[in-house]
Amino acid sequence: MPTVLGQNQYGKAETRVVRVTRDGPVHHIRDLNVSIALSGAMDDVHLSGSNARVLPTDTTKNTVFAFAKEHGIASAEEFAVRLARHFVTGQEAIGTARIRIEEYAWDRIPVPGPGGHSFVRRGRETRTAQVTFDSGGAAGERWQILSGLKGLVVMNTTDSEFHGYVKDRYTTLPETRDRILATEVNACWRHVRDGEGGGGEEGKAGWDERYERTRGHLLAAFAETYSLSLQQTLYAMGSRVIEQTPGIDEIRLSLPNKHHFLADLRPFGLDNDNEVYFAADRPYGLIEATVLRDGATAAVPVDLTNLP
Ligand SMILES: O=c1[nH]c(=O)c2[nH]c(=O)[nH]c2[nH]1
Repeated sequence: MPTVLGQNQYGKAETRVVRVTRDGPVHHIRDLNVSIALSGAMDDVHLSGSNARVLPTDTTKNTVFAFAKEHGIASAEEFAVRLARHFVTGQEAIGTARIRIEEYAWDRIPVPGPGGHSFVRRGRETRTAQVTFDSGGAAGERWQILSGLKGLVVMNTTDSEFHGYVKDRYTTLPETRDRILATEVNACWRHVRDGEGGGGEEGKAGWDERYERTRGHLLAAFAETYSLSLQQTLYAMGSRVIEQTPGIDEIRLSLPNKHHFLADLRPFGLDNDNEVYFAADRPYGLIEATVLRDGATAAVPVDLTNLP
């Protein structure tokens, strides 16, 4: 025989599972990316095509969701140990299981009152700035100062509904009264008065402080808005920045809807009371709009992806 089979392994890579644990109004989340690699007596499937010893990779994915429901996710290590033991002890053909997990860290967004269902992903955002100075000739100098951020990932584990939308013959989306709302905030705001800022305290604040305040308004509005759509949340975020900041006349927001689908655990005899979600990365809804102070003229570019 001219060839022999060398090392081989198989399994489902990058199962994105989000587990929500509800402690009254205070929610806890674990957000994992789980990759499973199984190996053992798998010569037949490679050499003859017999699947008699192959536990489908789809099953390994289902196991991740079912275990998240049944056992919770106390830690990535504990979850991985449980999965590894399950595959190796449960399947005669499997001698080795390698479970790799990436865990994404989330911090709470502080809100007034006892609530606790709003989170921001740690360490992902980038602050941006773009300054344009035009000598203007006879018309005089013109400045445009834009500030912004991209990659600020946020999540509400409740207080989000989506229903009452148009349904045509291709609509299959079920209406929901309680869903996860997650997005990556990409925003660009324009400072008034040649970049000097508005009057009052806001005008005296340095750029760093203004940035922190604006970021804070975006987070607070996301966390505190009971959402009937991401569009409504977007407008609440933009309005809050404009209303709270005399020095900003315009803000554009580009918000990908980071869909979290409830894992269907019914085939395994498990219910899923908004606890276990599949975090899909694409396709995603993309909700974009500019919010302006009444009377202001729009000047922030529509396509934020071309900003720095
Ligand atoms: O907040 C949302 N807005 C939409 O326009 C939309 N469309 C969709 O399928 N899901 C959602 N969610």
